[in-house]
Amino acid sequence: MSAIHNIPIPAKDTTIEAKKPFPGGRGRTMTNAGEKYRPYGVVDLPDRTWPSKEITAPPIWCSVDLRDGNQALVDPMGHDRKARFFALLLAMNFKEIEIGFPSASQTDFDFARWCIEEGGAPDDVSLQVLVQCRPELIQRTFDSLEGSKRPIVHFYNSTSELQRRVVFGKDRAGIKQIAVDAAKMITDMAAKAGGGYRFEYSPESFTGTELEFAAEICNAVAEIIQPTADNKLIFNLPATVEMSTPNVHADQIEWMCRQLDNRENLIISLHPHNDRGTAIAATELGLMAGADRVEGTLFGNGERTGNVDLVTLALNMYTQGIDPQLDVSDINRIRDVYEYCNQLAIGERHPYVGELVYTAFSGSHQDAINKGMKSIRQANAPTWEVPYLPIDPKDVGRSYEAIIRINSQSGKGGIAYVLQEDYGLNLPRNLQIEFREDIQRITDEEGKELSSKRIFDRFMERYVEQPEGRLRFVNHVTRPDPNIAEGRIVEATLIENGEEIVVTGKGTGPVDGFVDALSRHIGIPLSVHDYSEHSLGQGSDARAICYMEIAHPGGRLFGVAINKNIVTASLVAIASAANRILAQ
Ligand SMILES: CC(=O)SCCNC(=O)CCNC(=O)[C@H](O)C(C)(C)COP(=O)(O)OP(=O)(O)OC[C@H]1O[C@@H](n2cnc3c(N)ncnc32)[C@H](O)[C@@H]1OP(=O)(O)O
Ligand SMILES: CC(C)C(=O)C(=O)O
Ligand SMILES: [Mg+2]
Repeated sequence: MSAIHNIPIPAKDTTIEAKKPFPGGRGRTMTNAGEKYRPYGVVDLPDRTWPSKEITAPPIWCSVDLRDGNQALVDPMGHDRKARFFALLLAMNFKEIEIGFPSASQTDFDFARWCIEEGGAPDDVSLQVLVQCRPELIQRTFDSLEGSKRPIVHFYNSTSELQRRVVFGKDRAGIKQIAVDAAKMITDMAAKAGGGYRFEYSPESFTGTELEFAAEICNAVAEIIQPTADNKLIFNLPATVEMSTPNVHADQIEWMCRQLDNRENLIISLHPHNDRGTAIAATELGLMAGADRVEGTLFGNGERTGNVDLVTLALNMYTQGIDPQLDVSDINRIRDVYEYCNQLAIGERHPYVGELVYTAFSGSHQDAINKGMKSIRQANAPTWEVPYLPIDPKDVGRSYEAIIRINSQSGKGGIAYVLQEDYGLNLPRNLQIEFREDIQRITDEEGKELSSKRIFDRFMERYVEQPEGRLRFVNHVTRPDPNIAEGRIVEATLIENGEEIVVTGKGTGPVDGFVDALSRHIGIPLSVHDYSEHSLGQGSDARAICYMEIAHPGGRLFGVAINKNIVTASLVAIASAANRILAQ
């Protein structure tokens, strides 16, 4: 472990306690790790096949938000919140939904009844309920399911070495007996109720269970239930606590898939928790290793660090070209329902949904995104390829508005993007470089993000409106120069220090002649280095914006003007540049 010491606390934390450095001196390490914790170990599976497999189709999805998610909330959902969440899950196209633990509370029992009687689930949706392997709880669970179409009765008991020893005080045979007895009771009750039930068994705490014992207990349960190809038994192999690296999880799943009897009559389900922060990886590798089904929650709510996040999994598949068969196209609405029902907030960096995940602040990212967006518009091809954006924000109902936000880490490309996207300004490259310095000075001074409105206002003030500018262009006339063939004489009316003046110059046209007139008037030789313009808006309201790069003895700088008339826009832009030169 590396040393953690004297790390300053962020400025926003103002409490005296928080300002103190962390205890411990330089070089302090967590030396007791080897005594206190044991390595998880590996699975002996040298002929593992999953590393060279790919995910090519979505799994069967089962949402456990209303059970596993709900049981982890500070304030569990009441009926209204549960009903709203249920409606969302149906709208997202979940076909299997664990709606609760009906024997645990009257709220859960009543909610199961409501789902069956009024919930509006289509016939192809299986409602799933969880129950411990305890007779009185199983009885109540069946009571709650009366009238349900093809419900899944999910029963579980912990099989881990630790829980056998510490929680149940039973040996392997005793723990196996709990599962077998429950399997018998459940199949009997289902038969008495006229059939039509599906079954799921979880050797809970699978990740703390010896693999051969997990296989033994599952095979014993299957022996009782006698699954068929038409009525498969779901074996859910939960990472109740995530304890190993994802490759070990994948080995465990591949090993189980090989060892379970009559694999063709089984659905192997994953139920990863996220204690090590690798639930997504563990699930993806578990699918490569042969699993058919995934239980998880939206955005990963659940016990401790949560269950695996089904939205992220689905979008990971989508961005690999696989239709996940879950509708996550309005991610903000899904987030809103999630936040309302769970009374939890989603972090700004959460994959696909966080407030900031489609936003770049840093210059080189902004530059690449800006170029990528232009290139994809020009190519007009269906394939998405924009640097730093693994998914098109529009696919999940997000907009391009906040892709680029400006602070002191930003560069010219980002500023240009904001002005282009929000205000339709297409700044030439040299102007981007020049204006970036100005914005950089402001963001450095203020240490904060600048909104696109402030950037635009600053641009207008500096280049277009120039409230402090010495010269203001009013109008101009031109006439032929009697002394030069094709030459023109330009007379321009300006306001200077509140007074109207007329300046005169010669050239081949109005721009040339006006530059000559201004050079004479201010006593500084000016010339046009570069010029570009484009229209702003459309139809009769369309105006031209002109960017004029003017060279002078001290260098080059820009003036900008917006006018309905292109020639006038050019002349005003020259006056704008002259004002900036005079102010230097
Ligand atoms: C990993 C998971 O998420 S598992 C799901 C966990 N979810 C929940 O527990 C939420 C809902 N649960 C509840 O509301 C309650 O626990 C109830 C109503 C189900 C049961 O309540 P109670 O019996 O009062 O309490 P409790 O859960 O503490 O019971 C523990 C007893 O059940 C036993 N037990 C626990 N799990 C199981 C199981 N799956 N199968 C059989 N027995 C079990 C324990 O060994 C313990 O036995 P003991 O009383 O002989 O020591
Ligand atoms: C009930 C079981 C499947 C569970 O939630 C877990 O093991 O995490
Ligand atoms: Mg769980």
